[in-house]
Amino acid sequence: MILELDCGNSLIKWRVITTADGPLVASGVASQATNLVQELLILGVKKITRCRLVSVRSDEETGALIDLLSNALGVEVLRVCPAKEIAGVTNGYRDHNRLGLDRWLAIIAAYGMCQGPCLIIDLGTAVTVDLVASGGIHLGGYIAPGIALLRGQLLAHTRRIQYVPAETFVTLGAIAPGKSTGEGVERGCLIMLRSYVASQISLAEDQLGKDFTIYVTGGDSALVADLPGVICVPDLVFRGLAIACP
Ligand SMILES: Nc1ncnc2c1ncn2[C@@H]1O[C@H](COP(=O)(O)OP(=O)(O)OP(=O)(O)O)[C@@H](O)[C@H]1O
Ligand SMILES: CC(C)(CO)[C@@H](O)C(=O)NCCC(=O)O
Ligand SMILES: [K+]
Repeated sequence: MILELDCGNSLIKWRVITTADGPLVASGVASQATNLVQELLILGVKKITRCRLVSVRSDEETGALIDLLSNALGVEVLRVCPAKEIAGVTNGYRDHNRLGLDRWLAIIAAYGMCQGPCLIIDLGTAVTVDLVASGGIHLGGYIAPGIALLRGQLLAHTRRIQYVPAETFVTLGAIAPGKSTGEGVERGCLIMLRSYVASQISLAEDQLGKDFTIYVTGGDSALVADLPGVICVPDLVFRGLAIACP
């Protein structure tokens, strides 16, 4: 069995599969490496024979996680490294080492799926947008704050914006003017996020022409999944991981 890990800025997403196209055996999210290892130990680690990982965390943190995992599981941990080209896609950054590896994996997976121009939007801590033109040419992209950062900044930098997020947690479709602080902030941030994604989709036409595929992924992808033309692929980064570390 193969253990796959996507170490984002907020969470470590993991899953266990039998083969790249095989069924999902187990999956989860962990906020810390130690919790993750505990969960895996409960699961029965002897069955894990391979492990591959992508991380956007510091080299130090990633190295420590790799040591922890390889010691606990007794397997080598493959780690995605930056590349100028993989699977017919050319990295568009002036310095390809600088492009976030989660973005890179989502890009190669998306191009692998549609084999044509595509727009890739990953809604996590940050919202990243990447454009791939025909021939697999990555044109670059955009980085903006995700919805949790948007609301967090408001809470952090104002004195009287205070509410319990759980009470008013953003509900799709509920975008009537807020009648409480919580509703106002949650709905305001949701509209901001959705308008941003819609603008990126319409801007992309200038670069990619009228005919391109739109993929969304990441923890908050459900918030934009109903926008016209959008295809939601929750495991886009994992799909790319299997391509980069077969
Ligand atoms: N089970 C979950 N636990 C925590 N957050 C979740 C969960 N499911 C969805 N989310 C949402 O996902 C968002 C985080 O997304 P994601 O996990 O893609 O980010 P991340 O781990 O920070 O990765 P990245 O660094 O790539 O942004 C949070 O804003 C939260 O609203
Ligand atoms: C933008 C994030 C935080 C999204 O997870 C990640 O891809 C990252 O740390 N990227 C490095 C900066 C860049 O992609 O230009
Ligand atoms: K991500």
